[in-house]
This record gives sequence, structure tokens and C-alpha cells, in this order.
Amino acid sequence: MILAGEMRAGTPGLPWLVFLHGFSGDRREWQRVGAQLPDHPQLYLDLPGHGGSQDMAVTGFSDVSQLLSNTLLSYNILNYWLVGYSLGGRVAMFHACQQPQGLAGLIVEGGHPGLRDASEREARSRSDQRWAQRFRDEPLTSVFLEWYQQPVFASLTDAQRDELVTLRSQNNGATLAAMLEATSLAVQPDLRAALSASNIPFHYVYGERDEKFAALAAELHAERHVIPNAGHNAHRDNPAAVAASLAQILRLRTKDIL
Ligand SMILES: C=C(O[C@H]1C=C[C@H](C(=O)CCC(=O)O)[C@@H](C(=O)O)[C@@H]1O)C(=O)O
Repeated sequence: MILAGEMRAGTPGLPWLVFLHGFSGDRREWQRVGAQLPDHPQLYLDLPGHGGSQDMAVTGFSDVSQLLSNTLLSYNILNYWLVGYSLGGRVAMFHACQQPQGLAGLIVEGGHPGLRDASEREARSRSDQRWAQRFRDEPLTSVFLEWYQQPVFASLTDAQRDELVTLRSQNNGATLAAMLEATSLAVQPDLRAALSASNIPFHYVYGERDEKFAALAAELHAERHVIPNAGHNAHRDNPAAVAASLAQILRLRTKDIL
């Protein structure tokens, strides 16, 4: 079984860019940024419970990481950078910590490396269970109206929130709930030590208005890239700046390939 996705051809020999969206997103999430990096071949995936992978159920991070490896193999992708936003960033960091063959680099935007404290995990588990139940039982528009009132989305304008509620309500509540539970931050290992021990190039991108993830970025052994005029979803708020950041990262790393 492989994840649904969409590929774009590029210059042979350049590493692939494999994009992973966030919770309630889909393969379209990164395409405005990817379109500004046309030299690299690109793969935009739908995570389990989302988009074309809606009917895929997983038990946890290892499942998702194995699905990702199977998918890359099926596309014969042997040299790639992983680019993940939020939930997609958490999946990307977990995958990178499995030391997969062919991973050339890791770019995370606003992904949480993991909770350290048992009481934080318990609190997060209760919170995510509540959200999951709401995604199962209530109209998605009303759940997402409150979802985007969470502090991490404080930078959103009312117009941006309304746009996101409409877009995200195209999902299936039951499959979102299942993915939220299976990959909850409460069950994610704390990846800090494994990331710091890894020799994979690791870059962390975050919006200048995303205080929570700016602070988390400072805890990581990653090169940090702050995106102006952007909040948690930096690539949505300022796609040109995120694309420029990715281009600079990739140019430095791939200048010897061609
Ligand atoms: C509320 C927090 O965490 C949730 C918010 C962001 C993550 C995400 O993927 C957002 C996608 C979007 O709506 O743009 C999500 C995740 O990582 O799974 C978190 O559950 C928070 O304060 O960390």
C-alpha cells in the first residue's frame, strides 16, 4: 500500500522534494511553494486519513513512516529531501530518525519535536481525544471554527480563518479523528536526541509570529530560518519567502551535483 500523491518532473540528477502537509491539509498545501522550485523533481503526498489517502488507517508513527518509505520506493525515489509542515513536520522528523536510505536532508516548518514530560503527554492526550470526538460527531465547519481559535493560530485574521474553515471542512471527520489519535503529540517520541545525533542536514523554518515554534526551534540542532509576515502556517502566509528559504537551502546543498 502506498500514499496517494502527485508528482512533478524536474532536472534528472537533482534530489526530489517530498512535501508533507499538516493536519487537515492535503497534497495541494505545498504546491504554491513547489512551483517556485521547478528544477527539483517533486512529490506532494496525502497523509493517511487525508485527501486521496483518506481511507488509509494507521496505528502510529512507525506505520506512517513505513508507508512513506513504500511510497518513495514505488516512485523509485532514491535521493530526496523531506519538507514537512506541522503534523507533516512531525512525521518527517520521525521518518528521518529511522535513518532511511536516500534521505538527503530534512526541512521542517512548525513541527513539534516531542513532549518531554509525562504530565504534558497526559494533558495533550486528553485534549486530542476531545478534538477527535468532535471531529467524529460535529459538523466540520463548527469544529474548525474553534480549531483555528487555538493560540498557535493567533496570527490569523478573521478572513484567513474563514478561508481555512471552508478549505479544511472538505475533509472526512472520522478519518481525520483517527489520524489525529494515531499521530497525536501525546504518543510521539521525543525526537530531540535522535535528531541531534543524526548527520542528516536539518533545517527548521518558522513564521516570525509563531512564538511557540520559534521557542521550540531554539531547542534543536537545526539551522533556523525565520519567515517574515507569517504565523504558524508560514508557507501559506508568505509562500515566496518560504520558497526563497528552501531555494537557498537547496542551492547550498546541491551546487556540486550538476
Ligand atoms: C494546537 C496545537 O497543535 C495542533 C496544531 C497544529 C498542527 C497542525 O498540523 C496544524 C495544521 C493546520 O491546521 O494548519 C497539529 C499537529 O501537529 O498535528 C496540532 O495538533 C499546538 O498548539 O501545538
